[in-house]
Amino acid sequence: MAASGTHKVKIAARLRPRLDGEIVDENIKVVHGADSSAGGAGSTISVTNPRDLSQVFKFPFSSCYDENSTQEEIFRNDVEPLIDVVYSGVTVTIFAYGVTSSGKTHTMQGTRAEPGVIPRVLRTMFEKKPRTSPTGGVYRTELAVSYMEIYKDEVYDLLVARESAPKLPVRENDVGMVFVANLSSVVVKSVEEFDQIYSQATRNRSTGATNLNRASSRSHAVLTVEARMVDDVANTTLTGKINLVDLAGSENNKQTGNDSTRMAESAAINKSLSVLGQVVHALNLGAPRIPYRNSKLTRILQDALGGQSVGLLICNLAPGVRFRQDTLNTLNFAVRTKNVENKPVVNERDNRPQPKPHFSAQSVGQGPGKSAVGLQAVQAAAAGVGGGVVMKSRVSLAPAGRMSLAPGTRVPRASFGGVGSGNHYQSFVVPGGRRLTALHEAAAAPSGSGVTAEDLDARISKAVEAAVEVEVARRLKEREKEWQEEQRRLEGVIQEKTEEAKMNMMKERDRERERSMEMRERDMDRREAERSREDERSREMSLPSGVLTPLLKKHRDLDVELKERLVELERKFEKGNKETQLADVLSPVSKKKTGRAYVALARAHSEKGDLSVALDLYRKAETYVPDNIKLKERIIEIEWAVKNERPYVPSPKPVKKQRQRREKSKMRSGGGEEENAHDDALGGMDVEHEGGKEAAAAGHGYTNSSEFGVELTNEGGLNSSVSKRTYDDCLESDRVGLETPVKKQRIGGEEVGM
Ligand SMILES: Nc1ncnc2c1ncn2[C@@H]1O[C@H](COP(=O)(O)OP(=O)(O)OP(=O)(O)O)[C@@H](O)[C@H]1O
Repeated sequence: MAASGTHKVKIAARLRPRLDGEIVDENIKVVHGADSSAGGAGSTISVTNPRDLSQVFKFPFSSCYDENSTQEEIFRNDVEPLIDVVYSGVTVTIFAYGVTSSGKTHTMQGTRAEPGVIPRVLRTMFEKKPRTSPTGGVYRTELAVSYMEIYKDEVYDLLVARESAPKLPVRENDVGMVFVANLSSVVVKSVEEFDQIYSQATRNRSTGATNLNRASSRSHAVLTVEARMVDDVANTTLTGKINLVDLAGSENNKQTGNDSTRMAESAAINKSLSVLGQVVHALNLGAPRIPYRNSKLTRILQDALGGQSVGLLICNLAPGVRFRQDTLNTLNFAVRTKNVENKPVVNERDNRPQPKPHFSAQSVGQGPGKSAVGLQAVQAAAAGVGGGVVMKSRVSLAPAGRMSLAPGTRVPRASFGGVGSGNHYQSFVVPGGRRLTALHEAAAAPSGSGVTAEDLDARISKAVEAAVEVEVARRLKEREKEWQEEQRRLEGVIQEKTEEAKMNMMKERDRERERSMEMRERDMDRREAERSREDERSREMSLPSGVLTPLLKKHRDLDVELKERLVELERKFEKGNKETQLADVLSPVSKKKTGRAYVALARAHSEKGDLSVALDLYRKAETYVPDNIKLKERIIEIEWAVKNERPYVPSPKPVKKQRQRREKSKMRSGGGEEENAHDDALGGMDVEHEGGKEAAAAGHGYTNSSEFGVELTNEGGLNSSVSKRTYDDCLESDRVGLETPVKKQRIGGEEVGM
């Protein structure tokens, strides 16, 4: 043990005999190897494959016990050798594992007639109590017992009356050692004393009847026997422990027929066993984090699984096809556990008083006496004194103990001796093997005789500081790694959430699109429906074609006419615009001349019957003499004639005036016929031929101030013949039903029909 450094958990499988009422079959068997003795090497447990009965699963273990094996055989083969390990200062853990009613309690506790592992261990420990130390010193050896149960994931002290047993907290001390606070530990001086305490404590344990077991354990029970070996000469204490664990069985509630209370217990049992399986699995994988903290059971068993104790797992199996699946589960767990490696260490401390602590042990919560032990060992080693040799050889068993920032606190507290010091459950406490060794070596290396106390202190301080630095660096690295892992995890979560949000957005967008499409379709449908309704309505409201056709025709005609008018207006406007522009820049005299010229031209065309051209020319003339009333009338008359395709007869000149003019003309030149021919039918409007001279208006008796010789100025009335003609014409038009222009002229505030 001392030389190996690591120790794998040992497995022993035990198949219990058939109970009354159980059917015997060959589905689960123990097959012995060459060594046919009980628990002999080469044995296997064979289980038929539930899916293919022709196949058999074989599980080889170093110890396989069949239904005929005895308590004595198991104890002698697998348990008794471990007593020596305990007495060498190492912690040993034996736990019974299996489905409910597979015989765990029978194996661990047994009966009066067939005592199990626990009473046998105690008896043997008393028998084997060491009297002398390996170095020849005398030992005072004490055995102390503590007993607890984990019921529904709460810890209770079985050594106190059930009614007054409080829930006990599981704690970790400053160097990471797990213990159950306030758990009582009782020193036992004889087997009889133990039997008495134990039988009382067993009665305190939670049991209940199920379909499979009349006295089924409803809790995990852990009995610890601590052997404390004090060497008064060497002033050392060697502490070995054995933890004897009777686990509650995993349960299938269908088979157990559990009621609601049993179900709650069963859930807690199954959960803690499942965590136990996870711990073993994680250890097998070499996972960075082992989920010890997920249940009280695994927290307490931490040291037995991947810790610093020596382990033995007894797998209890029940026979028959009924338990075949449970048996396979148990054996699978055993196979995994078989690979778990522990690193046992010897637990010994130097009891000599600490001469001079170099850093505050108080600050880490332990008294100076206890915390100083580690330093004392280092100091002793550095000084080359005898005690250091013992320590060195002992602690070298632990190749990889946990590091601590407080090396002085690595030696466990004593759990013996009643209330003051023995009030803590210390089953899994381990000394700081590697740490201690490192310090020891660091401090001891340069030492030699003649070293002063100050030198020694300085060296130790230096060594401690170096170790602390290393430890700090390691922890920082660990923390950074954890932080990075956390970051990665958070990033993963963020990414996941972002993806989720994106997906949701896309889904929302799709939904929105679908909604708008639906709305559009609905809108189209609605419009379509409206259109159909409209059509329907118009069909219903439509008049008979005999009525509608003339109306529509009239409407169409009006439409065409309106359009034509508009075109005409536009054309006029355009032309007018050009003429207007020209008219704007001419002098009044030039305007008059131009106007006259247009009138003459227009008249010529009019006489030829070319009314459109004449009309055009009159209009042009109008732009130059916009205030000429006669001209306006003329335009209206011709427009009317053009529009109605009627002949246009220019109104004759008043006879009197014509005659007067002729006479005047004769008087002037004796031959003014030509000029008379050009006399304006507008009623005295004098015009010149194109390029000709303006007629001398004065000679006609018109005032110069009246442009174009407006008759109104001379005669104070209208040219009756013109008016008459136009009026007749209007009447004529009325007779034929055509629209006639009604000419009205406001003259001197008097409206006169023309
Ligand atoms: N090797 C054996 N020889 C004779 N009887 C046995 C043996 N193993 C178990 N039994 C009997 O089988 C029954 C169930 O055993 P036990 O109570 O030990 O099972 P268990 O695994 O502890 O069950 P639970 O998990 O429900 O507490 C008991 O009546 C016990 O006496």
